[in-house]
Amino acid sequence: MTNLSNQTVLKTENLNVFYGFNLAVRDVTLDIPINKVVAFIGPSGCGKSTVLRCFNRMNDLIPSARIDGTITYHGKDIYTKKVDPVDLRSRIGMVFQKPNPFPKSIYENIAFGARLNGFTGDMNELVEMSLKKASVWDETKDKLNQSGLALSGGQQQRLCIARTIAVKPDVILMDEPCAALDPISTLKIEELIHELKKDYTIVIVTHNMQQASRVSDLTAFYNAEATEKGGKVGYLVEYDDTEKVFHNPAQEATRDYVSGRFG
Ligand SMILES: Nc1ncnc2c1ncn2[C@@H]1O[C@H](COP(=O)(O)OP(=O)(O)OP(=O)(O)O)[C@@H](O)[C@H]1O
Repeated sequence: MTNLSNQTVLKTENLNVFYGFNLAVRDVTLDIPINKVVAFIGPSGCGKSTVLRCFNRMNDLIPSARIDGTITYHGKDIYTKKVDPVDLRSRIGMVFQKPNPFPKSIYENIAFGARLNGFTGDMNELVEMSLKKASVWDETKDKLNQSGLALSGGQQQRLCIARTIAVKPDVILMDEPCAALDPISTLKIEELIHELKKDYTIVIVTHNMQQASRVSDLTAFYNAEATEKGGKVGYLVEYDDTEKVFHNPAQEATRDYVSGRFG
């Protein structure tokens, strides 16, 4: 895999994630290289979101969730006691399926988190820069005092991306960011992802195969298999350059999935 010679931002080694006594996803080992877009694809329930949420310890908010194995961020273990998850989440931001702006003005959607993070610079400048980087400045610059909730779904999602950018992360995790959007808004987010990878490393979970092939440099295909207890456990089948995963995959299961034969 050519890209993996680049600097690694996030790395999982033998990652297992449990919810209570159930192993949800097993033995995931992968590297996320800097300034690349990595897509997680696979059928429902194979653990894509679960692995994604481990990268910024969002799973800590689920009381039954537990991991073993290791995850490092720039070479440092993120699951030690020394790491403050709130601080980690400002470095590794997250955008969710459903746009979730704060019920505040567009301006405050950006300023609020920045202030909480101790930002003391020029707030107007930060708001403008963040909205510009998220390609939503032109649509919002004349109504910064209006509610973020009054924007369209696609604009709200770009506002959420702006809010994430404002606290200066270097990784953006996206969990099906276009699932609730129409095709035109989806395209805008995809164009934005292309822009953003100049400055950020992006990991995106998507059910949309075309989207994965359009936006990502690398693709990780996960699948799930039945356990003896009657449950399901997810695992990583194949991780490689997107071009290879879609056109010349190493595994039969990957070929079947990307060609739409199952899932
Ligand atoms: N909060 C939770 N509590 C208990 N089990 C959970 C929780 N979240 C996910 N799981 C289980 O973990 C497994 C993986 O789920 P996850 O949502 O990560 O899969 P996914 O591949 O992202 O699925 P989808 O594509 O449907 O979003 C599933 O069996 C799911 O039921």
